[in-house]
Amino acid sequence: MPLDIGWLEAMRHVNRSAIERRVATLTKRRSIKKDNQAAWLLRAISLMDLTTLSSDDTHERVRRLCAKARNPLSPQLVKGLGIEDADIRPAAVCVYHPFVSTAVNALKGTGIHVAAVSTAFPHGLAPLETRICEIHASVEDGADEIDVVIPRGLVLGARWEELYDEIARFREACGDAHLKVILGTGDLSTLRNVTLASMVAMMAGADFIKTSTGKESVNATLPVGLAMVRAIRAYHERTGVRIGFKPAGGISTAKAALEWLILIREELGRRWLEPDLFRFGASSLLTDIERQLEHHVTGRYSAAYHHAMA
Ligand SMILES: O=C[C@H](O)COP(=O)(O)O
Repeated sequence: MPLDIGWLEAMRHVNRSAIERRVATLTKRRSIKKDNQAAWLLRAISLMDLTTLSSDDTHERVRRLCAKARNPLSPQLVKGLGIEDADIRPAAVCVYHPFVSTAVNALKGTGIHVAAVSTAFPHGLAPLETRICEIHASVEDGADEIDVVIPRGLVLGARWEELYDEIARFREACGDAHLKVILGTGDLSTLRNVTLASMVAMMAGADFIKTSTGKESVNATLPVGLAMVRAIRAYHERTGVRIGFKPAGGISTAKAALEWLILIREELGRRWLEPDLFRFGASSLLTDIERQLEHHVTGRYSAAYHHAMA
């Protein structure tokens, strides 16, 4: 849709203390019953973009990650949980551009998507044409999801038109690939900025809005998440279009994953708890989920290093 500055003006008032109060209520009073927790953790796996974004990534590491995505749980655990017939796998594997074709080959026939972080991840500070070229290159190599970053300065300077135009160019460059727009919320100073950047990203054609790169000093937090899902709700109410949400960065425990799922269930409803509308971006969450599921089956915890990719 065109950039609607009037709508941004109307969304300017974000009450941080009300948001923080709501988050506190959600995480303290709402819970997932013990018996249901295993099912919710399995759901969390299927909502995951299993990620490696390290400076020392190699093709070998990406192939191992893809093998893990194909079989995220050990055969004993699958048997113990009685889920032999359920196809529990992460929604996508997320990598840097040089590893896209490796991941595409390793995941052939699985239906697991390949996401590439593009546009000069993690800061977005390269010439626009360079960033657009990067998207084209990743799509050409077979990525069907593109996670772009925005230059945070455009938000901090309230340069909404420029931000809109850049994201619209990213949208166009993606073609049929899904576009996830990373806001880098830890750099945006205020929840108002988070809300307005979310609105601009959605207006410009984002399929998903995503909190963080995992490289900011503050990554995905629940108050920021709540501000973003409220923006998604407002966008849906006005346009009828559902935009997805991806919290990412620092989400490494099963407990944290359950809190995020409660937040989404309460604020957006169950329709958003499907992989086409919700993803966790996480590099180490799967290991803790495995440990919790193992505890559910055996009553014992194993050390993280017992799990591949830990
Ligand atoms: O997009 C995903 C993030 O980079 C993952 O961050 P993490 O390594 O803190 O889980």
